[in-house]
Amino acid sequence: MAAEVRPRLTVLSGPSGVGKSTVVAHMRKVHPEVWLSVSATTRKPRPGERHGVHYFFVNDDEFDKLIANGELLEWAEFAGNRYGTPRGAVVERLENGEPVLLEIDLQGARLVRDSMPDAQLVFLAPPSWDELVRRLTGRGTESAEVIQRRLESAKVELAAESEFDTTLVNTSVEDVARELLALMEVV
Ligand SMILES: Nc1ncnc2c1ncn2[C@@H]1O[C@H](COP(=O)(O)OP(=O)(O)OP(=O)(O)O)[C@@H](O)[C@H]1O
Ligand SMILES: Nc1nc2c(ncn2[C@@H]2O[C@H](COP(=O)(O)O)[C@@H](O)[C@H]2O)c(=O)[nH]1
Repeated sequence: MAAEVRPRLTVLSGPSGVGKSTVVAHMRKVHPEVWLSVSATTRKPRPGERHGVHYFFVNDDEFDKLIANGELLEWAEFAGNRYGTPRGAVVERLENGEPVLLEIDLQGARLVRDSMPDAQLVFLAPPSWDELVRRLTGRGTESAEVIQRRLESAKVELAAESEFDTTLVNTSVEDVARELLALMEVV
């Protein structure tokens, strides 16, 4: 009898500014069928970010309720804001046999690994520390203070690379997107 083929949950993590969103956006331009979980966050929207598309932007009380009602698969505090993965949509997609992608921080990745050991954890690394600083600063979305906080977290995240199943180095967005699609068995 053939073994049951179950699509996997894939977690993409890596330091702030390494290019996770850029890679995922490119991947979904080429393969719109790839489903990305939309997280809830207490962070304020950046220009151009839309509720329900980039994030579900909620206030602290609403985030507390999501936690209390068990609606988050995982959640973490990152650089002064809270972020969490809505459980229902992820479970529904996996039950429908669709591959699922989460773009979350290291703390969230660790929680998913503990609760869903079948998940594959992919670490996106920068070509160098200087390039990471350039990308995060060059994006122009955060204040100098927030950039500093995110770079402090980046040191911790980079030191945890060995906890992941696979590392992809983001030198070329197109190459990494292709490699991620292959890992997700979409192509
Ligand atoms: N391969 C690359 N080469 C050069 N620049 C890149 C590359 N990938 C992403 N960038 C740029 O780096 C900046 C940060 O990218 P992005 O916002 O996708 O990072 P992120 O990992 O999603 O960050 P965060 O975790 O803070 O949301 C953007 O300005 C993006 O255009
Ligand atoms: N643990 C979780 N981390 C998440 C989630 N959604 C996003 N993130 C991560 O937060 C940081 C900052 O994101 P930003 O949009 O403010 O730059 C980044 O590492 C994201 O991957 C989540 O649901 N859970």
